[in-house]
Amino acid sequence: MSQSIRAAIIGATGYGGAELIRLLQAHPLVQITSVISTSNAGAPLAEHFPHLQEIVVDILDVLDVDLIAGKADVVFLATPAGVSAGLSPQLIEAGLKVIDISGDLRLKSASDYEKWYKKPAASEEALARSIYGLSEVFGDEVKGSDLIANPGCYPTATLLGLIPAVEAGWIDPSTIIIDAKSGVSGAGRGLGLGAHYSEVNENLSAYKINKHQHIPEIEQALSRIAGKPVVTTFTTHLVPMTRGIMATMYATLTGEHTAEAFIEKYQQYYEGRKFVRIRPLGKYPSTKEVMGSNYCDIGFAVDERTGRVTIVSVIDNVVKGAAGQAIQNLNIMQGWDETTGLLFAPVYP
Ligand SMILES: NC(=O)C1=CN([C@@H]2O[C@H](COP(=O)(O)OP(=O)(O)OC[C@H]3O[C@@H](n4cnc5c(N)ncnc54)[C@H](OP(=O)(O)O)[C@@H]3O)[C@@H](O)[C@H]2O)C=CC1
Ligand SMILES: CC(=O)N[C@@H](CCC(=O)OP(=O)(O)O)C(=O)O
Repeated sequence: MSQSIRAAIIGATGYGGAELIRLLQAHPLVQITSVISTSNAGAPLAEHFPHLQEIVVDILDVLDVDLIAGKADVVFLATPAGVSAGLSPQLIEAGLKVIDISGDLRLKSASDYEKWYKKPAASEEALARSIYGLSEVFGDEVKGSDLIANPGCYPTATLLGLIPAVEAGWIDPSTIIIDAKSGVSGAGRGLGLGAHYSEVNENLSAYKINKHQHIPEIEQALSRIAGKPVVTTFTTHLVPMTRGIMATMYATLTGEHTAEAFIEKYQQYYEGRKFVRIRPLGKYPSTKEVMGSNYCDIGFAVDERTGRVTIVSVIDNVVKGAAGQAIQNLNIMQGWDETTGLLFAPVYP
């Protein structure tokens, strides 16, 4: 049996933190030893999350690096942008492994981060050290790392749907258009007018057009795979549902590739990777079919009239888009089977 490890979670009273606690408490090789809150240290966990009341570690610790280092081997950061940039280097210095689900360490260019996030970037050293943890694509790099930048929710759905086609040269990367939609939990637990029930209910709205902070993240990964700079059109929409992301992507084909050929190509690319499921011909995934799970489901259509492919990719933003993929990365870092503690079916209906 592989040796178990101790985990700390920072940002405990947010959605990502709560989901990490829910999933980690069922992980056979992880013991949650510290649950940290900046706003509610000392309070019982169940006070904030009655659904987690059975979890043994129920005291919310203060954010103190030495205290965390004395109790844990790995730290998950589920904090807003701007926190990990300063905190991760201190945690690494204290000998901890770090998995950051915020956007602070994903962009290799500090100036890109400052442009898109409008906050000071992490140190060049931290940015150089961090590994972009898109598990199915960059898992080999995750394995030897102690500092993981967990991908964003939209980039996870988008990149898993596009990378095999870009790598194969089957689509022209300069023609990619990404139409993405998210449930409201993607905006976090903090209150804001945009997440207000009467603003969201029975409504569908586009937001951050050409300004979304996930644009440079998607382009960075696609450029790496394509071996040349790639720019994309990426538009996000808010949908009146709690969980789920759908990325519908369009690109011009470089040859006569059928939908059947795409299905076969993607099945080969993701062979042995349990969390990516390819739909059969003529079938397209919906967000409910992955809800509460670590799966990313992908379907394809090719239009011979336009010479374009449509790729539909869905995930649960809080699981595969955040806490689930973070745990998948921990499994890979530790040399465990990547599915450990994560093989649960989606919730349906
Ligand atoms: N929601 C989603 O679907 C996804 C979110 N992300 C990213 O993950 C991170 C967490 O997201 P999410 O859980 O939704 O956000 P939330 O707003 O729900 O939670 C963030 C938590 O961080 C803690 N926090 C706030 N300020 C600070 C601070 N200055 N220092 C330390 N901790 C602080 C708070 O918890 P406390 O008061 O207990 O300390 C807060 O509840 C964000 O960076 C987000 O962009 C990434 C992928 C998907
Ligand atoms: C619905 C909604 O508002 N979603 C958020 C996702 C934020 C997020 O996850 O941000 P980072 O990945 O940069 O940390 C958004 O579109 O900004």
